[in-house]
Amino acid sequence: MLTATKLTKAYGDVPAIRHVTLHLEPGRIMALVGASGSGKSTLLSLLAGLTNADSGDVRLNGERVMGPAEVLVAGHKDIRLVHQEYQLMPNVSVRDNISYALRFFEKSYRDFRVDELLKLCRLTDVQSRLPRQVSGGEKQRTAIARAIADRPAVLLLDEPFSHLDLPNRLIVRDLLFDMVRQDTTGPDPTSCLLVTHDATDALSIADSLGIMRDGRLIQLGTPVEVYQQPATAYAARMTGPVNVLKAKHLPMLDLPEKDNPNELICLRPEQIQLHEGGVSGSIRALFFKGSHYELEVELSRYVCLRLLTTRTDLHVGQSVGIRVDAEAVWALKP
Ligand SMILES: Nc1ncnc2c1ncn2[C@@H]1O[C@H](COP(=O)(O)OP(=O)(O)OP(=O)(O)O)[C@@H](O)[C@H]1O
Repeated sequence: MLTATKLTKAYGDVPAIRHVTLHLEPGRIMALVGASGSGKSTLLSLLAGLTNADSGDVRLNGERVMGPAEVLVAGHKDIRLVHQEYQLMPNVSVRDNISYALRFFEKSYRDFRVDELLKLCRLTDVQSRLPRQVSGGEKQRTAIARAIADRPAVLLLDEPFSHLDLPNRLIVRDLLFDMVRQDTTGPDPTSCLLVTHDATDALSIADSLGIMRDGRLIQLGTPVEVYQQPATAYAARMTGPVNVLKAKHLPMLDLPEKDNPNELICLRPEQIQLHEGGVSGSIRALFFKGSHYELEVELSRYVCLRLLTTRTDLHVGQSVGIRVDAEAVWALKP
């Protein structure tokens, strides 16, 4: 198990990580989501033993992961970090990039394992090409294959989905899922921690989801918990489209008032239904999303709600009725 306890790191007087504590179980995927500058990359670097913490510590199975100031070669042999830039060797093939990670193993095992990884990462057809001759998604998968080649205890991924188009994002997402799930039967299944600024791809594969803000881990739970019960408006926005409104506007939606009229309320778009006879509003905007439309419905000068529908007969300016279940209302912390 990888454990971080009260990790803190500042660059000069810029605090990057503040008292972060987390536990990553073997064979589990954790995703950390946060805005740019929230400390995600710094945290990964601390967890990998590539940056010195100011205080707190990182442990792998109880043993302290030392920072670069304490060891000759920075990093830990059982923890791998895949950067956004992939850092592949430019003059050797995809296959040899992966094989290099297994150079201390016997040739027969090395060849067997490389073939297995090429298959898992869907790289068999491009194995003889140089990194510059493959796509971004293939480079990314080569970097992941290389990182997991000798079954490290922990795989850390910095923004694994950015720079990739949708098909490649799905391939990488499924690959991570398969990789972690496939190895759970072994003695030491790899665990995976990924950081991203967009939770969309992570929500479906992560066992736990953390929200980073200004160097703090402000919420940690299952993806469902964090999505449905976000701690703050920031956490709500980081995990998907959301309506955030003040409690004083609830009666406008035919919902009971709250004691504190300034309390912030979170309503996910899918929790609002179009309903004839519901509260009336006017469609301000209509966005086609493929499987559905996203609507902005204006109820007053101050309240405009986003909601989803599969109806195809709507247009901007049209009057519609909406309905919200009282159970859907979730109060946010200030
Ligand atoms: N080498 C550095 N020197 C000084 N400040 C730094 C350094 N690296 C990061 N920072 C600062 O530390 C904070 C956290 O940065 P970090 O790169 O960890 O965030 P991030 O969430 O990974 O951002 P992004 O998503 O943009 O990569 C930011 O305020 C950043 O400006």
